[in-house]
Amino acid sequence: MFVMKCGGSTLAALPDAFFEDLKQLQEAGEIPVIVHGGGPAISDTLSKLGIETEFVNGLRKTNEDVLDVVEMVLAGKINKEIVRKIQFSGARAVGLAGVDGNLIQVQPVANAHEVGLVGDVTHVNAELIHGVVALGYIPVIAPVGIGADGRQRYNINADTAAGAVASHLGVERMIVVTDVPGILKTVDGEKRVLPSVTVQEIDEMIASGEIYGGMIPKVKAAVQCIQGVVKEVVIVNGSEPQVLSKALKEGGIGTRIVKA
Ligand SMILES: Nc1ncnc2c1ncn2[C@@H]1O[C@H](COP(=O)(O)OP(=O)(O)O)[C@@H](O)[C@H]1O
Ligand SMILES: CC(=O)N[C@@H](CCC(=O)OP(=O)(O)O)C(=O)O
Repeated sequence: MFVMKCGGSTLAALPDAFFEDLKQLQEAGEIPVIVHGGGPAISDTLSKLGIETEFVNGLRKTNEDVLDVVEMVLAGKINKEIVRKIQFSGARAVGLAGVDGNLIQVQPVANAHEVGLVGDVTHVNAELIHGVVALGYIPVIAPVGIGADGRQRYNINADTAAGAVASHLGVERMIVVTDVPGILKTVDGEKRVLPSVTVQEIDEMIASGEIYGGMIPKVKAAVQCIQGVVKEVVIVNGSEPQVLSKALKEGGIGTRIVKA
């Protein structure tokens, strides 16, 4: 089993061939579990509705009005788009939000006073995922979590949610699909993809500003994962041909974040 996180930055650009590759991997015995984002689509809809949006350290400031849109866009539009694309490739898929079956349970983040209704994952209902997988379906998970009281929903950063799902499932690998070919570093005035990075190098690149913005939650989620059972996290560009097969089998693509 492996967890794949699909970022909102790349979803619209993912070619049919990406989903064909996914289907072929599943036929060959791999078991994918998908967690997706959709930040740009949420921002678009918020702006159409005239609801102000703001990020604090990479997390969207979220109140109930924002949550209505987050849930509508992530658990509705984006989740179903991915399910349809997988089904069109010939594989089976079932869409779930973290609320369904108490799939992703959360507690308020430490800086809730700044960001509002944003959650940190406390538990993942792995049994539900295993059940869906046992029926032959690929689970497609939207990062909206449920609080301990069973009533309140929370927004979760999709990278954080994917990392937590990977850790709770105990998978060895997580693939983070985004719109850049990996972690880029300027060497001799040229931007190059780092084939692999350690936790220490990541800390240095965040401190120097070479890793910024949306890459920060990705590397933080990766670093947290690999403290546990997850052996490696690979960051890849979704529009490169056969990217999933290459990330899982051949290597030589994207950036691998591994234990030092
Ligand atoms: N060192 C880096 N290497 C590559 N991308 C980086 C780096 N630092 C910041 N980024 C930014 O991170 C972005 C990916 O994050 P984000 O836009 O949140 O994507 P997603 O929607 O896939 O989660 C890249 O498009 C790039 O602008
Ligand atoms: C708390 C928080 O910031 N949640 C994110 C959830 C979506 C997400 O993370 O999407 P990407 O992977 O496309 O960035 C948001 O509201 O945008």
